[in-house]
Amino acid sequence: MTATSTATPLHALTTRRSVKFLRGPAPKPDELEQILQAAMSAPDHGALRPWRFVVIQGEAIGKLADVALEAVKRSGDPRMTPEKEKSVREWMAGVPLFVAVAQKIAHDNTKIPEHEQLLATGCAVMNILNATHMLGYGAFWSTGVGTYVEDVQNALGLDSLDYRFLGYLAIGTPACAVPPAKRPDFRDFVTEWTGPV
Ligand SMILES: Cc1cc2nc3c(=O)[nH]c(=O)nc-3n(C[C@H](O)[C@H](O)[C@H](O)COP(=O)(O)O)c2cc1C
Repeated sequence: MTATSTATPLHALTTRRSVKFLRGPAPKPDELEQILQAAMSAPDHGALRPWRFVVIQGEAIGKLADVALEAVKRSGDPRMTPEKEKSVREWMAGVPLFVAVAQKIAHDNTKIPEHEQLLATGCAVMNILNATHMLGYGAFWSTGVGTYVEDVQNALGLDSLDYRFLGYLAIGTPACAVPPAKRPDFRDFVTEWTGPV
């Protein structure tokens, strides 16, 4: 896979868009290493390194679908209808790589507010999404598939006493052509402060 829409780094940032429907190939092992290494450059107050990632690929994706969907059904979530289960299974079966995301809870930390650690983890994910795009792949952050069902994160080795589970990054090759995303004008979100009112 070659980078296609990333003529300059800034162009890469402004052309990234989420791609939900993916297929193989996934990033090659050396590309996945680059993608995950990019996460390590996230801003991080106190150098707590709160981000954790669990790579799920190959046959493990089917096992994840089984574990997560059974847990969601056990939890009694009425949204998990047979039709929904079928569509989630179909979606997951097409995705060649998932990266589960978690924030490690720093029990002994009294200095850095918890929300700053969450933000650092989000920044690490942003680096993953951008690096994935820069390498010519697609990615999608999802908090479906049992993200908020405790049994699921426990099954992934992310004990809920020690980790806040933040969902999955689906990564692969876009299953179909992806048109550019329409983005808002930054002026609608920015003001300039020139002194006290
Ligand atoms: C933490 C987080 C969780 C998300 N979970 C879902 C999800 O479960 N389902 C969904 O359709 N979109 C979800 N999204 C939104 C998509 O990942 C994506 O950002 C959105 O479709 C907009 O696309 P864009 O990134 O190209 O702007 C989530 C986004 C974030 C930041």
